[in-house]
Amino acid sequence: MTETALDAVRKRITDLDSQLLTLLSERRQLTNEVAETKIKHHIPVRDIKREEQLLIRLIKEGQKVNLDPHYVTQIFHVIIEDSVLNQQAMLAARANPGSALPLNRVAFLGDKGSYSYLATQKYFSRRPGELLEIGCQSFSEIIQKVENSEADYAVLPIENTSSGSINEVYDQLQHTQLNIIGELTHPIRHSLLVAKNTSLANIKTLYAHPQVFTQCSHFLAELGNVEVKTMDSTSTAMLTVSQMNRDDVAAIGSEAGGNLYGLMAIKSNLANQKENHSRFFVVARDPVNVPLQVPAKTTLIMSTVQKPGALVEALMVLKDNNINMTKLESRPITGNPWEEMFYLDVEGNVQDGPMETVLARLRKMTRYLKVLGCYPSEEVSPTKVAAANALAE
Ligand SMILES: O=C(O)C(=O)C[C@]1(C(=O)O)C=C[C@@H](O)C=C1
Repeated sequence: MTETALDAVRKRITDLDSQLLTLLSERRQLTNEVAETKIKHHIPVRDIKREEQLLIRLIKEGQKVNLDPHYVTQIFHVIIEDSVLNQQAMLAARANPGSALPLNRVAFLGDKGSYSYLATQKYFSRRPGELLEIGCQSFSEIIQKVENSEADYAVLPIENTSSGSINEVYDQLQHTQLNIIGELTHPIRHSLLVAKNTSLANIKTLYAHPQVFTQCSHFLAELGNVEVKTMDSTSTAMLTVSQMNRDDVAAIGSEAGGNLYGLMAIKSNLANQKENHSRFFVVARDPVNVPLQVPAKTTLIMSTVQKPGALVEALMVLKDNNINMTKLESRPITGNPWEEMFYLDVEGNVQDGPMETVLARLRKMTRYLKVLGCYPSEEVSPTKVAAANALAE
């Protein structure tokens, strides 16, 4: 292909990409109209059957024009996820008119480029109002900022698919009056970031947050003689390496974050698990009202009475009321050896009948119960069976 021919094809690709953006924007506009109808007629946001039919049809149509089912499924998962999250944000904003702020002051761990920073940007991109990022050095500082009204929201990492729960955050949530008002899951893709053109063999010192080292333990074990230095956040690690400007030091962080510090990635996908995601809670001083049309989750903590089977009995209350539990975590109670505090995430809305029954019954049978928050569920995975069904036909 000559250079002019290449230019001509690239021009057509550029035009097509612009058309795709226009179509995506039009589609989003239409789903906003759907949301208005749903608000008016009290129809649930999710319609799994419609999503499944839509995916099956698209997979079949895609095959006719040589697009493989996996590709089509991936693209439309992203599109539907965006559609559902936007609609949920619209409904939540309507149900909480007082909560729309012209400026959202958000406290998070680290500085520009940290995973919490990227998660904060993602969550607030769907919300009205400007964003003011307030980087903090510790979880307690983040919580205090919101408690003292120096910030409106806090974004706190709560668990990671590789390293598990972040206990310090759970402990902080137990002792604050703040409420969980949202959740989000953000992919964590660790890369080896350097300031100067170099190779892995030259690296003598590595800087990263301790959670990151845990998540990349297999990669570290293979490294041999490299000194590992823990930093209080990913952004501090990236800033340190950027300032040192040497070819024998590296930080572990996201490529997008590293770019903000002029760092480049010389190796990617360092996490033990390929699917490495972190889940964050968004917390605020006041609880939110989650409309019943939006799938909701409730997070609570409780300690059961000390008798055999007490936890099982408490969990049976959920089963009896058809409430699904998505997470159960136990933490020791300081000062009370052998006693445990349980953290639960359940699919349900505190304003809905079955959840009200569950909470009333649990309050009677536990020693302590606190609802940390009820918030729209952001675990939106359009049905995965659609692709399989379409292919099987
Ligand atoms: O058709 C609807 O009800 C929509 O809200 C639109 C849409 C989509 O984006 O296609 C989104 C969410 C529903 O679960 C189903 C489909």
